[in-house]
Amino acid sequence: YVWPGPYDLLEDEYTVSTVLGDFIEPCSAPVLPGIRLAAAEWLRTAYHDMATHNVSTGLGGLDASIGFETDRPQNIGSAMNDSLNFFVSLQSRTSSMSDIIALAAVLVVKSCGGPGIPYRPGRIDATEAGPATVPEPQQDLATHISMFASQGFNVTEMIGLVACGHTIGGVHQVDFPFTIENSITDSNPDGIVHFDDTFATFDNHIASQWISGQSVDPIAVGFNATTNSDARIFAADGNATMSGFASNPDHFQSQCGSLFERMVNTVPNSVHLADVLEPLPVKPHRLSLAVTDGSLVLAGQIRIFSTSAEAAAASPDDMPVTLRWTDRNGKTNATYAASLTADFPPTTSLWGSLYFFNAKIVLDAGLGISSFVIDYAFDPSSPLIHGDNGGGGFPLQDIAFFQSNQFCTNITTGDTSVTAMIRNDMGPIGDAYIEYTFGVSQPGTVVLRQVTVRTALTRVGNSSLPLYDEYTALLDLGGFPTITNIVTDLVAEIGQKTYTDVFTLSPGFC
Ligand code: HEM
Repeated sequence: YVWPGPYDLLEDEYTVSTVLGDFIEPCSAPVLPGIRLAAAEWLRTAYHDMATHNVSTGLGGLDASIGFETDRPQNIGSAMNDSLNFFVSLQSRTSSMSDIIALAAVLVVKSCGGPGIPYRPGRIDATEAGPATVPEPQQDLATHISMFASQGFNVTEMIGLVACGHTIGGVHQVDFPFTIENSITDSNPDGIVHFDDTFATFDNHIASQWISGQSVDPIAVGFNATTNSDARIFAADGNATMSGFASNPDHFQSQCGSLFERMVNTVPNSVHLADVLEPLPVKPHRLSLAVTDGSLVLAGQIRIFSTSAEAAAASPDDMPVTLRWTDRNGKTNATYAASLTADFPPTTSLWGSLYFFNAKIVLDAGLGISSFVIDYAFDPSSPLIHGDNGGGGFPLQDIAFFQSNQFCTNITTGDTSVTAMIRNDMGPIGDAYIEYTFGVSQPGTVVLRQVTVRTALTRVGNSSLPLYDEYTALLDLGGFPTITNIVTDLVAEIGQKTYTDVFTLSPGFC
């Protein structure tokens, strides 16, 4: 896709993982010191959410209904709400909780050393609980076979899903006292017993230890035979699937990749997922126009991503990166260019090499800007790569735009306001308003519900730049703290034309 796109926020989190990355990179990162692996909790949450799917009715699936189901014994423990509470800050009009649950699973598997799973956004959050169809360890094999069949997985696939899921994390005594005993200590307050000897690595040890008779999986070889569901499941086809996994690590990885891809894409039939999201090679990052001290300024960052060996070896300080813009009349000029400087420290991506470059360009307000391209190379002696956003350049519109550094909550009054700049020489201004979407809490789940409100923009007066007038609007967030992303559309009708600008941001303080 090209920028801007409806899934920009998810693409950012997929590529840069600013919010989720810290908790799952490395895979062994605990939620709290000594307690629970975030990676394992998030992967388990994805399966439990998906497990409400029914292939006959087409209802349920990965739809964040799990938020309404956390009081059920089958979802025992804090993992589900712990996970959702992490994910809430990423929710927005364009990033549903269910898309975030799926994204988290994809990032976890990759971060733990597993396969790259193609990620498709577009999930829609449920408004109520689904059926109680998550398997529990004390149930018998016939029950599990029929539960997985309802979810769309045959016996071989059931064995695969369980083995692939149980290659990280383990079972906690605090939640499963009938399965685990004598494991709670000062350094292990939840009494976790791991599924295999590499509990924070996505590898085939869950299978090789099982086949070689050295399994430590507490729901395969635990003292309570009733809750040894992994043993019943692993042996359900005479150990054929587990033997295949044990003898061939690559086969394990590829099977887990395709099974988990199906797992995260198991959604209600009414939901149609978008195309696979992949990191954009060049993307603006919090780049926006502003009227600052009497000038029109383009400021923010440009992100450059690549999977090439040359990119991996690059030193960002030596990379030539030039932003070339086109003015409002569609004209280019050799002087419409600025070199960008590398941002420090470098950022990482699970998928390849990633570098950020800072832009702060004072534009001629009379000539303005309508788009730009980025010419760059990973090595100063290599030919330049032309980053033109699929051919058309990166579009910008300088007639009516948000002043993003003035989107903030007043510390004293608690009021959140937005400031916009609108050209005053383009004809009479008709309607000028913002439409903003934000999350509000709802009963029965920690998942937020998105609400959209429209508010007129009010002219404050002339800005520090005579060509632009300053407008403002007060947001009504219903007293909700501004922890979440707010997607705001600005619409201004000027001289028979409609100009729009959109940004997604959680407001700062002012
Ligand atoms: C018959 C099916 C299944 C049963 C009975 C089952 C049972 C369990 C149990 C009892 C735990 C311990 C939870 C805790 O103490 O916090 C657990 C953990 C886990 N399960 Fe499953 N599970 C099943 C299938 C799956 C599948 C298909 C996945 C795939 C993603 C999965 C992923 C996980 C993960 C990652 C953990 C570790 C959680 C942690 O360490 O916090 N499980 N499972």
